[in-house]
Amino acid sequence: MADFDRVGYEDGHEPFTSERIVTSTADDLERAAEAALRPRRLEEFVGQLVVRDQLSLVLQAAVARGATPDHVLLSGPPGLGKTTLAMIIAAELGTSLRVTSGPAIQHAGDLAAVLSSLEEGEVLFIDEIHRLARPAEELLYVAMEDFRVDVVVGKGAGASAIPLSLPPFTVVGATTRAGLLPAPLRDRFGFTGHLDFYSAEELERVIIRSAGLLGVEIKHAAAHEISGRSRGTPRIANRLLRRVRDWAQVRGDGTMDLRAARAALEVYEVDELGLDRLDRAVLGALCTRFGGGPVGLSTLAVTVGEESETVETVAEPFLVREGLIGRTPRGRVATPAAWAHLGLTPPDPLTPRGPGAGLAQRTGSARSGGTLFDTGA
Ligand SMILES: Nc1ncnc2c1ncn2[C@@H]1O[C@H](COP(=O)(O)OP(=O)(O)OP(=O)(O)O)[C@@H](O)[C@H]1O
Repeated sequence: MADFDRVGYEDGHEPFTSERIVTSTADDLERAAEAALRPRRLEEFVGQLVVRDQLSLVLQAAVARGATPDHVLLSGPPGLGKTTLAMIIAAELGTSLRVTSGPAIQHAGDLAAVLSSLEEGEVLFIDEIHRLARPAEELLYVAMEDFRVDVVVGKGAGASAIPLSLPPFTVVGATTRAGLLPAPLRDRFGFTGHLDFYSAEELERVIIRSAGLLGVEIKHAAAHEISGRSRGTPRIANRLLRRVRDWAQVRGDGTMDLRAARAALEVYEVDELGLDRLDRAVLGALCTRFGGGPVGLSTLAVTVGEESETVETVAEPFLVREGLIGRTPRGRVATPAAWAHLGLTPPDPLTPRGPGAGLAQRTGSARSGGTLFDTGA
């Protein structure tokens, strides 16, 4: 199920918002659908070979010693498998997993309650650990290091802290923003694994595995096609797979072949690079309205009828990662790859530039699906 990023729009134009089928975050409904596709053991977990190998050593050694392993910090963008790995860690240790998240813990007392209910050897998964409130963070340092929480009894001057010892347990923290973690908290993790985007070949394996779990057959060419448009992210790969399955069932003959994959992704306006309508609008505006830039973020956002924040957080990171746009002190610029992707020729550098100056020649578009520049502005 895709997210809807409903954002404002102006001048009565069609809202741009559309469904962001290529978003790397998931809502609760999608998380439920994902549950069936999660690898359960380390050997089923595709890719991330370095982290997998290191983690396997940490876990095997702990099991052999009959001790709890070091606390584990997993960092990386959404949808790459942090939650999945936390579940796998508990499974490999033969123990149960308790799940909470930074935003869910408002007060240190909330965390103290969770910690004091842990049983020996359990794994406590704290998602978005960088969003823990400071008092909770401080309580966590002590708990991770000394397996102790200080329960505060009473209020004001008469308050006193009663130390409560905890059975050994393992914290698995997940963060998309490792840089935001204060050093004392980071230092409490004996093992840190950084998850990177997946290669198309790895995503192909994820897709073939997921299709098997969904009980549908997929042709190799279709898996290949979907993997190339999945932005290096298993969550997106699984989501696109489900949409292709829908298309094959409703408009095709049930076979997930290349034709079904291409047709379904055309319907959802996901092009060969995995760009959707918003991404292409941003690129299109940058090239056709502003001659490739530099242009300020807010101007760019107004041109495509979106909030600056949406453009900056939703579209831009992937466009930058793909080398399609650059951020400069003077604003955003289109790279040669952006012009090529839109099938446009960059303007002659000697021609004066300004809004509308990049009315470049179309050279035969490389994209598929959706409109090139659809603001109606
Ligand atoms: N290495 C992998 N092999 C197979 N499937 C994977 C892998 N990594 C992730 N997935 C699938 O991708 C989906 C998203 O993974 P997961 O929820 O673990 O990501 P996450 O990094 O925790 O994301 P978030 O930060 O948004 O919670 C799951 O359905 C999972 O099955």
